[in-house]
Amino acid sequence: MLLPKHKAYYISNKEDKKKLIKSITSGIWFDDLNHLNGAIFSESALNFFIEEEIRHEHFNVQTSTKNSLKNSSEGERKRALLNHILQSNPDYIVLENAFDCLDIESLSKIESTLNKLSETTIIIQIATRKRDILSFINDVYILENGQPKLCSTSLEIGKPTGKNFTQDLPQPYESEWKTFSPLIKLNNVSLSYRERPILDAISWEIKPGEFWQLIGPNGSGKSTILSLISGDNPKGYMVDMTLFEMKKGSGETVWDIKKNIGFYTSEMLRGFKRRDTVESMIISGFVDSIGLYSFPTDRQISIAHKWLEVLNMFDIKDKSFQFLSNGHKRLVLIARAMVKHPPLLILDEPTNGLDDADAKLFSELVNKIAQESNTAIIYVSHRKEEYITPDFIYELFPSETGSIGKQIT
Ligand SMILES: Nc1ncnc2c1ncn2[C@@H]1O[C@H](COP(=O)(O)OP(=O)(O)OP(=O)(O)O)[C@@H](O)[C@H]1O
Repeated sequence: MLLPKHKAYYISNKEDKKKLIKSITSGIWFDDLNHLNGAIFSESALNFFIEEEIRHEHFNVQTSTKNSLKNSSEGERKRALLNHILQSNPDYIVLENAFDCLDIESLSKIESTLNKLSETTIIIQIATRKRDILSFINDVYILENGQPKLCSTSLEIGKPTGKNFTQDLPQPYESEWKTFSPLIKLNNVSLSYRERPILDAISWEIKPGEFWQLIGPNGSGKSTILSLISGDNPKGYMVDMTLFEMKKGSGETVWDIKKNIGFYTSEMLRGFKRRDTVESMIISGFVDSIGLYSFPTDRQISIAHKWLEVLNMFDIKDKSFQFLSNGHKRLVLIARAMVKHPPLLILDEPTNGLDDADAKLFSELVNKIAQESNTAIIYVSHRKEEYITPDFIYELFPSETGSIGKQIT
């Protein structure tokens, strides 16, 4: 039997992906999938299984490490979801942003699984990054007025549109700014989870104002290092680490650490359902809460307004955060992480899920923060974003005894 053609939809994040998946699977555009058995590989499918796992304490989707999905890395989660889906032998698979958060090795493994699968199974891909479009897919559609329009794979993506952020960043009052020497010091840090070694003798020092990229394959321990630095990992008490000149375990509180850090991860948007305004989302960065529970001071409001101006979003400050595009939500959350001028800004897989245009915009803001502020940045990412220019790269190399780490530039 001749298979219906594989297709890709190259879209911006402004498109409603749920609606798009419904249009694809219901056959209103193309009826070649009617009566076929389909499966969906998407962020929401993954969230659904994670929530099910938490609710029923039962692992429906098995990971290679036998860990829960919740405690697995993004790469492990994606591989587990794909294997789970394949067990039901679908006629077609709708893949939504399947390659986010994957390291080069995992990416090529999933790509070759999909290549092989494409001989027997129809692949319908939804991609927001042009470079993700699978090489065996010839029919690439964009959406015009909500309708698919066939394009060639050599789509021209809009060139960078000049400078988007022209205003200067708000600066801290000198009296509020404290420098630490060094900012962060991990000394021979080794860590295991249930006797499985994850980190092996990691020594890493970060000085004020430095812009670092932390890279390493899926599961190599990048998020684990971040959780040690942010004070969220209980194992932090067992290792030799100095955070903001406080030796870990010397009586400091989690708040003593957190007040020095602005944190952004794309996971922050997972399951986020509140209806705060854009303005109050930014102001809430002063108190490290989602939502505001006390009246902000005039000074806090004024700094938040300056950030809104930097983002060109002052006019929509009273709009509900929930209704912003994915890209704009991230810009707001970066400003939220930056309002208190933290000595350290942590960005964990920040461009995950962004489309090409928003990834450019976001990178421009991060570079601006690196250049114009005294804040040090740790940027964790698998993707080489061409507009991101870190000062240094720290790489994790997995081994049987856990990952070892090296500064490579
Ligand atoms: N609480 C936990 N209990 C048990 N194992 C864990 C826990 N947290 C993480 N792990 C395991 O530790 C390893 C390192 O995870 P971590 O999330 O730090 O990796 P990563 O480099 O950030 O991965 P990715 O790039 O895929 O997000 C993974 O194998 C993960 O399954």
